[in-house]
Amino acid sequence: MTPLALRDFEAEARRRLDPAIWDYYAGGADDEVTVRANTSAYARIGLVPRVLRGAFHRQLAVDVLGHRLSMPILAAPTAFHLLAHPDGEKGSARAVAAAGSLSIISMAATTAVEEITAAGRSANPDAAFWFQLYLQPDLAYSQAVIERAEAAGCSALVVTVDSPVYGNRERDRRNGFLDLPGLLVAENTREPLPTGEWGNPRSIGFTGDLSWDHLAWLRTATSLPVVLKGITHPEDARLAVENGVAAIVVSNHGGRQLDTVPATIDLLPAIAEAVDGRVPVVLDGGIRRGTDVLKALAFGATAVALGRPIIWGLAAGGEQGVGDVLSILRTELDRAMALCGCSSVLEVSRELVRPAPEESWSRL
Ligand SMILES: Cc1cc2nc3c(=O)[nH]c(=O)nc-3n(C[C@H](O)[C@H](O)[C@H](O)COP(=O)(O)O)c2cc1C
Ligand SMILES: CCCCC(=O)C(=O)O
Repeated sequence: MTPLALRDFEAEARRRLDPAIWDYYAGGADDEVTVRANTSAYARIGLVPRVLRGAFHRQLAVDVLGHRLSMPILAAPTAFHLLAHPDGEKGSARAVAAAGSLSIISMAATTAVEEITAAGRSANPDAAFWFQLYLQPDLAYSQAVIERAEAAGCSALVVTVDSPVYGNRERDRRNGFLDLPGLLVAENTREPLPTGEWGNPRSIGFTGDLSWDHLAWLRTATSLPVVLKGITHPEDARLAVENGVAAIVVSNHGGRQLDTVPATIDLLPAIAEAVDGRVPVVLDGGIRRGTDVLKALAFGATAVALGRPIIWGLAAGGEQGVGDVLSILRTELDRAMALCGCSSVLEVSRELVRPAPEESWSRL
């Protein structure tokens, strides 16, 4: 059966993957309340279209930190693509680059960052990449990883701030997922050797005392723009802007870190208000339809990022599958814009969405 929607790729991925690997990709923290909330929240936000606006040609392109993207949809960082398909990170990077979009490369990628950026650029010489960092307690080592990402051509550093410790993933604990031998080679956490080569991989650590002071340290460690991923509180969004970050990613880590964090789409309006257009706001979590993208833009996101759907495409059909996922979502967004009377993503505004999440909360 030809997949028509992102959920068709999900079903195919589930059929193809080893159940423990499937559980790792699909699962979240504790009772997975946030995993479910991220997607179900979109169903209770209604779209109220404008008509007779002659939106015959639609412009989907957006600018994010100096990169012109063909659409407001990017690839969120996700770990271990080689567990999904032999095309791995190179396949997903090629597909995202060919679609004119941007990949955020996970620090826990199973392919070396240099190979990922080269693969993406072979599909599109203008392709852009950002590198996601879990700041390591050993700052000298963090610095080496950052310099490696810079040398590989990554143009921003995306620091994940929602993970001072690892979330409680009970599916993985039951499956013994993290104990599977030889499974988790994170190629970008190898030891720097005096020869300039990379030695044995270190296991990824988390910085339990992660604080704004580390952000100050990062400024000394890199000249790249710093993006904070995992902002959910409007006050943190305000602090992020005051501390000079280049962009923020509103994210609850796909429900994999702290359970019962509200859906990101419900958190977005207050954050967009706090940021007030000063830096780009990317939202991830639960984007499965073009109408979801449109709602995020309407509530103030500059762009959205996809986590699991990229993995579903990869597992179901390798590079081609990721390309199909992106193309389906693009077509859906374009159709939703036409039906809402929007000629450009810049015309997608709050007048199109009812009720606002706060209103729906007050009725619960
Ligand atoms: C399998 C998997 C691995 C992930 N790995 C990372 C990672 O290495 N670094 C990171 O910052 N976020 C990681 N995330 C979180 C995603 O970047 C993103 O926030 C989340 O998946 C978005 O939700 P969605 O899956 O509903 O699209 C991961 C998510 C999944 C599902
Ligand atoms: C140490 C790898 C962490 C990957 C990750 O962020 C996730 O599974 O959510």
